[in-house]
Parts: sequence; structure tokens; C-alpha cells
Amino acid sequence: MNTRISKTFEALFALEDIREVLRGALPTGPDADEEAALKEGVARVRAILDDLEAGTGNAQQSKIAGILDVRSREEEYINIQPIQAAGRLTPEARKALIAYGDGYSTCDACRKPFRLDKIQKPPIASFHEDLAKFVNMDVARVVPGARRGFQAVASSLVNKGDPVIVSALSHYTEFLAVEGAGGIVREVPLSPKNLMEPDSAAEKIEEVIKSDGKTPALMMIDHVDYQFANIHDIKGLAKVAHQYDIPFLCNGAYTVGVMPVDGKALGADFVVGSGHKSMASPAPSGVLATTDEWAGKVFRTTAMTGDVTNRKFGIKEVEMLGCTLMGGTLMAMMASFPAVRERTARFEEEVKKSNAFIEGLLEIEGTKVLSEYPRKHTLSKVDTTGSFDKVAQVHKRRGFFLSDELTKRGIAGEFAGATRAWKLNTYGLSWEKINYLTRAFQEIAEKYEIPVNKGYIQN
Ligand SMILES: Cc1ncc(COP(=O)(O)O)c(C=O)c1O
Repeated sequence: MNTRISKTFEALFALEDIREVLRGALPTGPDADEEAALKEGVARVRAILDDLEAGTGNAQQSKIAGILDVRSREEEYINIQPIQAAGRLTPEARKALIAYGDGYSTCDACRKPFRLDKIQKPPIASFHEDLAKFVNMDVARVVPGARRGFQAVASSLVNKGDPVIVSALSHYTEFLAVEGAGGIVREVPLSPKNLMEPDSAAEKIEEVIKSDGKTPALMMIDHVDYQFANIHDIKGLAKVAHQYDIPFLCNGAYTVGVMPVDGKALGADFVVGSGHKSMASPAPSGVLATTDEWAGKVFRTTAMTGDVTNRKFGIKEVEMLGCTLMGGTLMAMMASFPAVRERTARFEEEVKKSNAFIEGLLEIEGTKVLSEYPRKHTLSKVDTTGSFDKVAQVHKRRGFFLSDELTKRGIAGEFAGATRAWKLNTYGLSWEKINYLTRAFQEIAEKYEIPVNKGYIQN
């Protein structure tokens, strides 16, 4: 087990132990010996600090239990796992997780009107305002994952049998949200470049109005899709939706938190983001933001009254089931937020690094990029059927040979054994790591006599 994360955890565990001592330190009762209690408290704190120095404390026991070891790869490896990159926690989020690990810890100061987004201390209410501003919408709520955002919108807007327009690259959770609401998905086909074109969306809407006999209740499109990570013309698509009076949801699971997203400029009625995918937050977390026009519908409060007790819970929002994220999940999301907001301004640099790596990969003969190229995002789909997979065909480890070679070089996150068409993400890697990564792939190619037409990597 390695250095930085391990040390952080050890220190945090020690801090918790010290807190525990402090909690029990005050002697109670008439015969309490304050001096003895103080001495014992000091001795126990000293022992905890000695353990910390020697590496034999609580954190050590957790390591033995294997809790920390399994996640050491973030520290020891360059991780190119496609869906984790921008969800990795900041150190601030890690601390918040520990401090607010207890389930309802965010509710200590929950006062009237009893609802999560109204809590002032910690500043959850202002975080909601910040989130709405962040995506330039009027109102926002935290939700347990982007999928719960789709669900809240679909459940509010879609009735039984209503068609809903989605992309042919839409995420499965959008299908489920529509199905849960009783709607039917209608997919807009892709252009030859795997893009969603506004004209195709208009054609599909016309077709659906004819075939289903009604105007679609909602259009949901992925800003960046999960298959190719291509950027789609959200503004053009939203414009088409509005020409037919169809509300438009922008699925920003791969954009909110990594690049600037201006919901109003895009013409979105709803913007959904994923905390654990793109906002350096723990799972499940996400955001659903909307305009004043739609907030009353999607964030409607309960009108129900108990028939026996006459109870009412008026302030609670139906789609949010009252309150959503609690404890460590929300506090860690909040702790990461300043860094997340700031990093979106550096997305261009991330894209440059992504292109530099892909360029290096394309120098390996037979390798293709299936995503739009040059890249506009850090997630990319590559096809190595004509390069590494040729080696896999004859290697005794078959498709696992590439993973073996990458592991040896400290690279993790590819799907072991999948060496044909696969996805990777370079988000957050330094230039140094990008160059190392590129060199590593080229070295492996050369080792197995796959020609490399070098140009990008000079040293
Ligand atoms: C494009 C896209 N949308 C939505 C989701 C679901 O996001 P979440 O896990 O936050 O519900 C995913 C992730 O798996 C995704 O790739």
C-alpha cells in the first residue's frame, strides 16, 4: 500500500480516534477525578499519535481488512478507465466523506421548512443556488445520479403511451426512465458520422406525430454520448424540440463538471449532470436543474393528506421523495464543487492532451479511433483490431496480453481481455503522464513488432 492516500486515511482515522477520546474525556458525576481523566486522555491521544507514526493504528487494521488496498490503483497507476476519470474525488471530498459519513449528519441543523435544499448550516441551500448558476439555469436539486434526474422529469411530464424522443446513442437509464413513466422511446437515427443532426430529429418528430398520433412529451439528448463521446448539437436539437413545443432535456453526464455548460444558451429546459461521473463526487450523486417555467411541475410539493391522521407534508417535493442526498455523499459533492467549477475553464487543455495521446496511438499501425477526430472530449473509443488484437490472436494469454503489458507499466483501467473496440479516458492526467502513456502503448507495439510511425513522441 502506498503513500499519499494511505497517509491521509491514517491521519483521518487517527483524528477520529482522538475525537472519540475527547468525547469521553470529560468526567461526569460528583466524585469525578478531573486530573486523572485528563492524564488518561492525554496518554490515549499520545498512543494514537505514536500508532500513527509507527503505522500500526486503526488505518493499519483497515488495510488488513483489504478496504484500502483495493483502491490503491488511483495512487499507483495511471488509470484510463472510461467512466471514472472525472468522478475521482478531490482530497477535500475525501475528508468530507469521513467527517459526514453518518447518514443524517447533514440534518443536524435542519430547521423549518424541513427540506434538504433549505438547510443553511452546512450551506446546502446556497450550494443549490450555486449549482443552478453553474449550469446557468434557475433552479437545481441534487439527485442520486443522473438517472434519477431523468426519472424525475419523465415521471412529471410523460403519461402512459406518450412518445419520448431520444438519441440512437442514448444511455439505457433514459430508456428506463421513460418506461417507468409509461412512455415509449422513439430514437432519432445517427448521421454517418455518429452525430445527432437537428434535421433528423425534426424528421423523427414528424414521423412520430403521424405514427403515434401525438406530439412527443419530451426530448432527451446526451450532450456527449457514452458510446463515442461525440459532442452533439444540443442547441440545434433543442431549437427543433421547441418548434414542436416539446420540452428538452440535456443529458450532461459527460459534460457538467468537466466543461462549461450554459443551459440557457443551449436552450435546454432541463440540464442533468452526474456527480460520480463528472463532478468529483461519490456515488450516487448528480444534479437536475431547470427553468422557473418547469420548476413548479418537476419540483411540485405534495398535496396528499392522511385519511386517518389528517397529516400533511406540504413542503416535501414528490419527485425528490422529500430529500435526496444526505450525509457524506452530498458533503463530498459540495467539498469538490469549488475545484470542479474552476476546472471546467481548463477543458481545452484536457482536450489537447486527449488529442496528443490519440495521435500517438494512431501512429501504431492498424489502430483507429472510432470517436470523432480530432477529439473534442477526453473519453474516446478506439479500435485496435488491426494492431494489438492481431497479437492477441496468437499470444498464449490471448486478449489479456495487452492488460498484462499495461499493468507492468503501471497503467490500469482498460477492460482486461477487450482489445478490439474499447474506450478509455485521459481526463485529469498531466502532460507527463500523457507522454508516458503514449510511450507505453508504442513500446508495447514495438515489442510485438507492430510498426509505429513516430512523429508525436520525440523523446
Ligand atoms: C451518457 C450517460 N448518461 C447517464 C448515465 C447515468 O449516470 P448516473 O450513473 O449518474 O445515473 C451514464 C452513466 O453510466 C451515461 O454514460
